[in-house]
Amino acid sequence: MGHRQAAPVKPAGAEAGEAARRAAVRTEQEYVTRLYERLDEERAKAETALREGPAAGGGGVLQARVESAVATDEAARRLARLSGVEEGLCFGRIDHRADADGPGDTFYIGRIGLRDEEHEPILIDWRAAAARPFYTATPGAPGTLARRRHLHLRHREVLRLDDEVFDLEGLDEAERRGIVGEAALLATLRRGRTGRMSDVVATIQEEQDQVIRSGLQGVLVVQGGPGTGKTVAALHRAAYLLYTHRDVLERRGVLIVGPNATFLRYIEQVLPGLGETDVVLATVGELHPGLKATARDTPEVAVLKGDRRMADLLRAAVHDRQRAPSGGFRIDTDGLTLVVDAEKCEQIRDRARDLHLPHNVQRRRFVHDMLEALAVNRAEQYERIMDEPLEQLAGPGGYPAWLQELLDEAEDGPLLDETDLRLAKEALWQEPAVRKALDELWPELTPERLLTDLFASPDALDRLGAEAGLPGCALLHRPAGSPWTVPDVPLLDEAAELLGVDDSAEKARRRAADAARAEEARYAAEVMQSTGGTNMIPIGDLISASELAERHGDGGPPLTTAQRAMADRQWAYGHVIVDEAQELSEMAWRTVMRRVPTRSLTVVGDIAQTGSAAGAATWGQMLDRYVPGRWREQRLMVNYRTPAAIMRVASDVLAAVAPDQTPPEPVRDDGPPPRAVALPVDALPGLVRDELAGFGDGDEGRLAVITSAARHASVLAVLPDAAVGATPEALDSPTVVLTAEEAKGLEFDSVVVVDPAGMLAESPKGGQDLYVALTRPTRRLTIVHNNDLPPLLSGSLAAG
Ligand SMILES: Nc1ncnc2c1ncn2[C@@H]1O[C@H](COP(=O)(O)OP(=O)(O)OP(=O)(O)O)[C@@H](O)[C@H]1O
Repeated sequence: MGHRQAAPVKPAGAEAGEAARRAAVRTEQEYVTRLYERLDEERAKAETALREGPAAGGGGVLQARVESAVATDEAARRLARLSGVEEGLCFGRIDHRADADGPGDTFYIGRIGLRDEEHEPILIDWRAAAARPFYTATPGAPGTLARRRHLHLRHREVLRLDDEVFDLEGLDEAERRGIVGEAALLATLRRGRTGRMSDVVATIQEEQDQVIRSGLQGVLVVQGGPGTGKTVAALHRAAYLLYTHRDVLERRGVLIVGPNATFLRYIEQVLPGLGETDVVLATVGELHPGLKATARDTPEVAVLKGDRRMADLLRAAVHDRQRAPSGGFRIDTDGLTLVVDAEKCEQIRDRARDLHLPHNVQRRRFVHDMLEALAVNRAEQYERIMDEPLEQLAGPGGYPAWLQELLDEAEDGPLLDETDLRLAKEALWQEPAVRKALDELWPELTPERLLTDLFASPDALDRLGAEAGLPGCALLHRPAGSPWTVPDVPLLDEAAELLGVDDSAEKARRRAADAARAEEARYAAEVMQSTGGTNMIPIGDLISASELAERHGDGGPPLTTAQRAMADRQWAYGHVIVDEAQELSEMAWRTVMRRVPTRSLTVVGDIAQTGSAAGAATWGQMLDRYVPGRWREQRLMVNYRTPAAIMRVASDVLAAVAPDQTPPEPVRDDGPPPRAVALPVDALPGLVRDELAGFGDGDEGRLAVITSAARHASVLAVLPDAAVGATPEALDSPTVVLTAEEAKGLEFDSVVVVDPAGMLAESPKGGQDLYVALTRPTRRLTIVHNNDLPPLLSGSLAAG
């Protein structure tokens, strides 16, 4: 996209224009004031509802409890939404053209929808269909719009208006091609960044709008270079989907998977601002409930653990724990040696396996059959012993007739009747030695136990790796008790799937609870019907009746969809969004796909930025297995972050790293030219001081020093006051030292890249790290080298 002209309105005379402008601001101020008054009223109502609970009524204790839960839930949600929209409540207005039926409608667009006392809409939620023309109209294709207006507010005051007039006669072709809201967009982009991402509802661009409003079903891949707004588009899409498909998504929830905890906190600032509270944010390291893995593996180990053949290896590892001893099973108990021969052991093991259930569930069958075999063996042995004294009664002609008769009768019946057998099995199971021996044959396993044992055994790794066709698994060897790494998490999840939990007792308890709950649900449904909806959030959409009963049935505090989903490994989300998706390994994709059986996903990333050696080379490599030929791709081509001169330097690196990728077109062309300086590391503090001073007084600028791993320690040593690493605090400090991997997805006003030659050498595929580092600045880029500036960079730097 070229740098196109906007279509400003040109007043006839400067003075007349100024007066008209002031009058327009006054009129809009009156409207905006009314909107804020309405917002205040709505807030007061929600606060009162939250404080006082529902009005007392008849209907008994249970109904009162359910009623109160409904009202509290609703009021808390509404209050959260209403509090998140104070800044920039209304940011746009669209005027439809007049037609034969009369004057065109005017709509004000804002962060939420509001209605007046008569229930008439006075503010349209940006996600509603009626707001769409605000984002999609262009001078070339205005649809039914006559004008789009951007309102710039500071707190509750209207500062400025930007108009694009679409039906003004006499606009020439060049003017018509102006991009959507360019003036408003550029004003937003040139603002200093605070280190935190904010929402962009006022300036969403058309290509982003297509991503945001794309249908819920199927897999949407959003491929875009750095700074194209993939992350903001993904977040706004989450908000849009929750708004548009509230019925499904508030019950099932939306999961957003992102690359690291800091990054997630970064975006957590945005979602509540968009009015959403029921979204689960998680890193890959957090996808296994109860775990927050952050430790890293070496690239070689990460590649192995990310390989989909690990699933076969784990299956083999589970099988390996289901043993049928080749010499048969023997155990001493009660003065007897009980025996199950090898053939029988094998038969019992295979019969349990043939159930095709998870290991821990199959185990019940295995233990049951083994106990039975032992009980029968014990009975047989007892019988033989009992038979011995009888033999003394036998004469040369055999047993006396009366005895023979009794013996024949006993022979016809089973050795043990059902009760005998059950009692015998129970008695055996009570014996610690029996239990221990059976546990060794088919242990009850947790995912953690399975992996810990596997990684601690070089022999098992070697043998099972070969079985799974995955060579080199000896590399995975590590002592028991080592911390869990991020690439372990998909393996734990896979193991959990293979092992299962024997939850038969829990299921029985739940069945009983369900029966009781059905009764409560009936009350809840009644309450909902009598409470009805509100003008903002139809209450029936918030939670279903049975869900409500479930939340409150145990008397505990109500759980949100997000909380319930997070605690449940088998939760099926309504939609999953994966950001920086190029970093996910094949095994991580298996974990993600398990969370969304409906395959309703948004996959956001940039193949050219893949830093993980286990990550994606193409989208098809990761997705075709799950949705062959059924994923759709949308490309974002405009870079909103990095000014053109800096992008030229980055583009040279991209041409070397991923020649088939087109660099995004920068929309900005401001800021100082990027520079390269030959400087020893101990001169960095001076450079950093100068850069910070360059932000000027009171400016909320942020600076990142992004260094090669090789120089990391020496950079830290000379910048003791800088924040280190991608921690949440680091985002708030003026200066932070990061590696390229840590800087992924983040942006800073000024970036100092240290040791580009080292970064080039360290990237697994030769340059992704450098490309990531160079595309982080919104204003200034300085490259620090040791007289070894890679030739790749010198071309555009000299030109700049
Ligand atoms: N329509 C828009 N209006 C205003 N700002 C925007 C818009 N789109 C993107 N931006 C800004 O551009 C910057 C880059 O956006 P974002 O971080 O989402 O890009 P990205 O594609 O995820 O980049 P990367 O691949 O580098 O992680 C952010 O500061 C964002 O707020």
